[in-house]
Amino acid sequence: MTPSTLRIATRKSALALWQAEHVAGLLRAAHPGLRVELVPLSTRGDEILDKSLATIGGKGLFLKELEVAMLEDRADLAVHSLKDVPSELEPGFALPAILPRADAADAFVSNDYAELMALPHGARVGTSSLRRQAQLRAVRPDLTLLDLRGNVGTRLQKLDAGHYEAILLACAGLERLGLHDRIRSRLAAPSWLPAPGQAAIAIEARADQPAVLEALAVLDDADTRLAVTAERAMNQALGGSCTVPVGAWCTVAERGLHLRGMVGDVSSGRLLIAEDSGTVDDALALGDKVAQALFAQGAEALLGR
Ligand SMILES: NCc1[nH]cc(CCC(=O)O)c1CC(=O)O
Repeated sequence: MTPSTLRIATRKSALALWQAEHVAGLLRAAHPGLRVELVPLSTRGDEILDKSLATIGGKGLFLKELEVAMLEDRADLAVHSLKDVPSELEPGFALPAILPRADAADAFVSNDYAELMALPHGARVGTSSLRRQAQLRAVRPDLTLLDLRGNVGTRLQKLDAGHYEAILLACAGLERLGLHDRIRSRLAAPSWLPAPGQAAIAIEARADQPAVLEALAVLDDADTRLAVTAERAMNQALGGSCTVPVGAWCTVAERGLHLRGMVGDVSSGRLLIAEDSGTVDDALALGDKVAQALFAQGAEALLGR
């Protein structure tokens, strides 16, 4: 039986709130009469802004408080950007729905330059993502790469304050926030790879709540789930952490899946690329296969393992 109320735990950033409201609207439309409430929470990942994510414990920090709220029955589900969800979920939790993917490209954002190749020699580019840094190094070794954390609004403010000639952000986040205008050009697959799961919204719930899981599953998009399953399997086989520069892009077509994966080195700008195809019933195996191909090219050394 569908529950009478569903409480959505969410982070408080503008993007997280947009995504939670979006899911709330979809749930109300799917289940007439259902009450849907937001439970906004602060996470350690949001509070510690002066240290790199890698040093404070990785992406799981954005999920922890939301998961505790579900365990303590203060919320029934949590809404996440899938790329912030570790490839291995906490035991006892499930992802009953993955929404249709938005634009998975990265955005080149600048007030003075229209695209990456138009930046002057040595220009300052802000991004804390090792994946973005390695790919920038590969095409523009001359650039000055600078750290840039914080939510989307904070990052744009720092650009506008003149700390950088350009910054890179996800197109999906800008679009959701009504900031499409800030996208000067797109950095898109296959030449530029997004993070595994980028632009997909995931719904997390307790694995022991069948009625909740069932109510949420109506929002699942099968093709997006296939693509991100392959991408996340590859990431997990490579070590699964967010502290290494890994990119992945899986397309889904009638004839099957195609996954392209990347492991990069930030200091040298060297990128290892591998790709392969598989059937829709074996997305996990495809992710493994591409990870093994990257290991065969020497990914181990870049992953610091
Ligand atoms: N790391 C933060 C984060 N997590 C998800 C998005 C964008 C939305 C998405 O990929 O679904 C962003 C911002 C960004 O990378 O610019």
